[in-house]
Amino acid sequence: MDSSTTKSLSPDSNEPLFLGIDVSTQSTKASLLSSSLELLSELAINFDRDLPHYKTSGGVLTGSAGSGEIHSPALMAVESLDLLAEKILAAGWPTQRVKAVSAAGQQHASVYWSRRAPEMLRSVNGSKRLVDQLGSQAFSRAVIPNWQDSSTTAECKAFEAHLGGPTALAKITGSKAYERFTGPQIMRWRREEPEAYEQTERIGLVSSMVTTLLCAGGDGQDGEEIKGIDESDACGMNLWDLSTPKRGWSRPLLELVAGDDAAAADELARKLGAVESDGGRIVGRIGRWWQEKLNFSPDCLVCPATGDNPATLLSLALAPREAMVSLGTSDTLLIPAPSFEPSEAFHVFYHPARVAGRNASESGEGEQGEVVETSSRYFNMLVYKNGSLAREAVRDKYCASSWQEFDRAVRSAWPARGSAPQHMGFYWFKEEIIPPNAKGVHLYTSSKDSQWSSAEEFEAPGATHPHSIISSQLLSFKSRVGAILHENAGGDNEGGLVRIHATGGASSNQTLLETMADVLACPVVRPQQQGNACSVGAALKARWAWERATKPGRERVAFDVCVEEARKEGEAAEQGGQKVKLAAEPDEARTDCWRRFLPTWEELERRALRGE
Ligand SMILES: Nc1ncnc2c1ncn2[C@@H]1O[C@H](COP(=O)(O)OP(=O)(O)O)[C@@H](O)[C@H]1O
Ligand SMILES: O=C(CO)[C@@H](O)[C@H](O)COP(=O)(O)O
Repeated sequence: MDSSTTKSLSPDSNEPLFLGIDVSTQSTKASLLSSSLELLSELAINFDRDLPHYKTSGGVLTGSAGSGEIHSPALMAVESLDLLAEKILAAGWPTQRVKAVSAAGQQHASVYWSRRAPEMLRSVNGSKRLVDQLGSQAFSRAVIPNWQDSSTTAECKAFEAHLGGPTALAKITGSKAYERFTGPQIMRWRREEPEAYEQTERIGLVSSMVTTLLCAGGDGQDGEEIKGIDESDACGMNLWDLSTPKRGWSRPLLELVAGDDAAAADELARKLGAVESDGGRIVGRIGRWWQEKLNFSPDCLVCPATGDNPATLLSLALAPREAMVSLGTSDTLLIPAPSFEPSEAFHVFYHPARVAGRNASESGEGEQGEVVETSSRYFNMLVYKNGSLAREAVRDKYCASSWQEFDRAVRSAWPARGSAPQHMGFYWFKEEIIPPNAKGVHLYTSSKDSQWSSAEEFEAPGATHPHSIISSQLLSFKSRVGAILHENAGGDNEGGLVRIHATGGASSNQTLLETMADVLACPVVRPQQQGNACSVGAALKARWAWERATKPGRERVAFDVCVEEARKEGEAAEQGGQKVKLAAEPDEARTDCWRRFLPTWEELERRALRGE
């Protein structure tokens, strides 16, 4: 740590600080920012390594063979905050200077609070760990279904049939039915465990669970111990109707999930609670647990947590035709979108930092009307399940668990000018999201006359699989991104992306980023200020919420404006605003190879799906 950072972390300074927490698939992370948005320090808890008693692998547990169930223990997320608190204390973070906190959570994953939870949450104090005070009694379901779960195929069919097909469902909820989405997950669980469902006080997402835990121990606000779901994150549930300015839980879908009964649908709406449409609203103050345990000030503000991908999107301002690629456990591609253009091919979410009108009459736009917009009202997203863990599986099997060896193999297989790859594969170790329900590993080799045949194994596996997996993953992005750009560019499908911002754990891999630049035919940049984009995005949201709550005249300042001005105020912006550094530029010859190869790859993918 350099001396300026040490000074910034001094408990004697008056400079406000902002905290972002990210509870993702494999880890819980925290980022501490200065008021000019300089990243001062980060901490992380890895679930497999630091909480081994939950026996997770990659942060999850798998249900019985063939069930498609993937979940994680609810208490593991709680205990990860206990460990994080210990690390914050040990690192000496000056928590009393933290003015606002926000968080992010893996998307779609639902949390089921018991009837006793509100009372338990109200009474927690700093004398014991959160996990010991809440325990399993706080939850009516011991596990949180994970976004990698694929157990709800039947429910997804029911969702689509109920509204007239996948396109009709996407037009209402922003996505066709997905097995990991919360609505189908709740429906399955209600059918399988009706009594536990009945005993459920509230259903939240991981994000709203963290907001709730941040306020644990009484936060002096509105007596609501269990905090509401954030609207951007609600778009990942297949239940939220974002097709009209009025917005709300879709009544026909509530009825379907709750059991085709009006009273049951009302009860489900009550369990889901009110949704936070203003990402910067103050929903409470930090709770007694945090004050007593970590010396947070009772004035420290809390605004709604959002999904990990929406939070990642907040970490950088994207220009038109720029995308963000988040290489966490999942691989995701996010592109801001000015208008609602739903499609079966990707997801549409509300932007996570909009300023909402207080009521319908004020904004004239309906109950949830907005008065101040961010530069883009929505964002579109592609998500792949076989991302980092699939690359890791190939690395472990063929490259002696070494990224260096993996990278060497990739580089040595890059196509030379005028050539085409000779090996290609599809590595759907887990049932994939894109293309839907794709399964298994499918390998193909090309003969001298460019005929592609399926293969049981490559001749030199260690030299070929690493390149095959990452080029195939990136070609899938390339093949699908056109649909999004076309939709958002008002029919202009000429150029592709102009720049990609890479974030997430695997974005530290330079070889991967160089291959990305070649395949996607545009430069790839990384934030100059390295850190976990997701918890940084959450901390930026906290900074914005604080500014709106405490600075007269700034009540409705837009997120982008607030962030840009804060950066300009500080030394961090000496060279002007948000800084990125170039990680990779496309190599003309290789880019040309990939452009010519794309139709072949698309045909191979169709063959793999047919099992040919
Ligand atoms: N050098 C590297 N090359 C490729 N992947 C990497 C490298 N370092 C870390 N990763 C990947 O980053 C992943 C974790 O990313 P992270 O953003 O922390 O995930 P999450 O937020 O979902 O818990 C790991 O699964 C690992 O495979
Ligand atoms: O399912 C999705 C998004 O739709 C995943 O992206 C999860 O949100 C988990 O994210 P990471 O832990 O991989 O960042």
